[in-house]
Amino acid sequence: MKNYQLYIDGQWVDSKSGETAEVLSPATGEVVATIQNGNEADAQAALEAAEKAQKGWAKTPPRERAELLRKFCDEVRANREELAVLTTREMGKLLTVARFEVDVFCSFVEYACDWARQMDGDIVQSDNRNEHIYIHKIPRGVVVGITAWNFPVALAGRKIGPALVAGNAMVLKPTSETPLATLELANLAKKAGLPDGLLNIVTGPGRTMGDALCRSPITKMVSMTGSTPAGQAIIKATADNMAHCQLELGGKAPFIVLEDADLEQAAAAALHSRFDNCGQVCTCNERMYIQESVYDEFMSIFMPKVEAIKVGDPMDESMDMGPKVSAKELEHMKHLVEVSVKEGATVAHGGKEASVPGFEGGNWFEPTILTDVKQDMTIVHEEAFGPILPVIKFQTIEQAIEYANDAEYGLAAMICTKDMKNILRLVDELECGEVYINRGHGEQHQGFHNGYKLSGTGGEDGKYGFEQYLEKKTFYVNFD
Ligand SMILES: NC(=O)C1=CN([C@@H]2O[C@H](COP(=O)(O)OP(=O)(O)OC[C@H]3O[C@@H](n4cnc5c(N)ncnc54)[C@H](OP(=O)(O)O)[C@@H]3O)[C@@H](O)[C@H]2O)C=CC1
Ligand SMILES: O=C(O)[C@@H](O)[C@@H]1OC[C@H](O)[C@H]1O
Repeated sequence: MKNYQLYIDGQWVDSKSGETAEVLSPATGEVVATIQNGNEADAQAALEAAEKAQKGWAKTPPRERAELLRKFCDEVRANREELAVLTTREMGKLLTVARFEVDVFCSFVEYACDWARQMDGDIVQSDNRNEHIYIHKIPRGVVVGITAWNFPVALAGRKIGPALVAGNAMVLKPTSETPLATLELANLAKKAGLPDGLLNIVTGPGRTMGDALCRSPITKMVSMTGSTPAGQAIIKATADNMAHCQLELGGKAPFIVLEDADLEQAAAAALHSRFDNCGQVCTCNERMYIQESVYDEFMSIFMPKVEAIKVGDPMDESMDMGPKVSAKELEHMKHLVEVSVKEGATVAHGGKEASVPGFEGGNWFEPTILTDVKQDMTIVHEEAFGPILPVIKFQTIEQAIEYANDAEYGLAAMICTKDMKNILRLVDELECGEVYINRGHGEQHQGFHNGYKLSGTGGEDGKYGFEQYLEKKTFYVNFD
């Protein structure tokens, strides 16, 4: 079993805390590896290494920066299977999905590399004679990246890519739940020739190590993916140093099926949008609204698909769904079903721990459909982030909009209808940053992954996400 250290300034070093933590397999409950719980002193060492490395990196032509990051991706691809297996072992996602996740890491980084020669500034007309105004785009300096456990490798690439292409240095803190594959990236970055100190990967609890990274005056930006409470704590922590915050947080995406929809397509999209990655995707179908006139027909198509989902060993490529990431998350599933039934919901399918022979120590939960659900129930408002789907009937499009917007989150929504007027009206009136029409969830890197309300601030990906890793400097040149 491997005992990971912290990766600071191009070296593996022991935490100054001397404390360690275990990373457990979601499928078996066994210890996969140990990590070190870095503390404030470790955070400072990592930030100072990044600050030092960033000075030379900022002077490196962007094209050269991109070339090094593409070499990093080559090393990652060369280790795709090892990284995927480790991701499955620590997170429990299907091996097929973990392989895809490693590819997504490279896609995020290579998309950022395409921006290397496009960080254009402006020359603006002055109101003064013989004067020009220049707006120059420059790196921010040291960026702290903090990632969640559901797509640890992909989320790392989503932040490393733009941060480093833009000329910043990074201290990356993966979640304590699933840090291992992310830590392995350090060796591959070194092999690719990334300068020491440019990318530092440290582990430790968010409330201590994460908080110290956010509070430091060295930190000029924090890019975090995770829960809303943690995001709110980060905003408070950065208030003293006014670091720029880019936060991708919780969600409660509605999936709305209007009566004119292609019900076969809608059912397929609704299924994968809920149960992908054991329901642990921020844009998942968290609540499904079906127009009453087609409810029975839709459910007759949808339910057999749910009943056919095979839950089991994520290394077995014939399985459809693996375990929840942790025992804590499994208890959250049980709690949500218990509360829902108490509030009057019916368990139409699943609703309890799944039995997987030979994997008794795992965090298994059945794909669960709740019916007889009312809009004011807990399950309609609290993020499940797991394989539980409440289904609600609605009568009119006005009611669907009212229900969909009745949420403290505003990350994503999914709509199934052929009517263009309905599409444009729903897109116009839904209070969320991302809408998928006649397909399931799944953002693309050139888009803009952007949460409204308690789903975050700043947004990631695409032109607008990349821009956030750049600072602007305006200067007036008078030659009168
Ligand atoms: N909008 C999006 O794109 C996504 C949102 N999410 C959301 O993330 C949640 C699940 O992920 P989960 O990892 O449990 O989220 P958490 O918020 O628990 O943790 C996310 C990261 O933040 C760190 N952290 C926690 N508290 C602090 C703090 N006070 N200061 C600094 N860092 C902190 C955690 O460290 P540690 O774990 O070590 O304590 C972890 O690395 C769900 O709500 C889901 O919706 C998930 C993926 C994508
Ligand atoms: O963070 C999430 O849950 C999603 O944004 C997910 O992360 C990486 C994948 O590309 C996205 O589907």
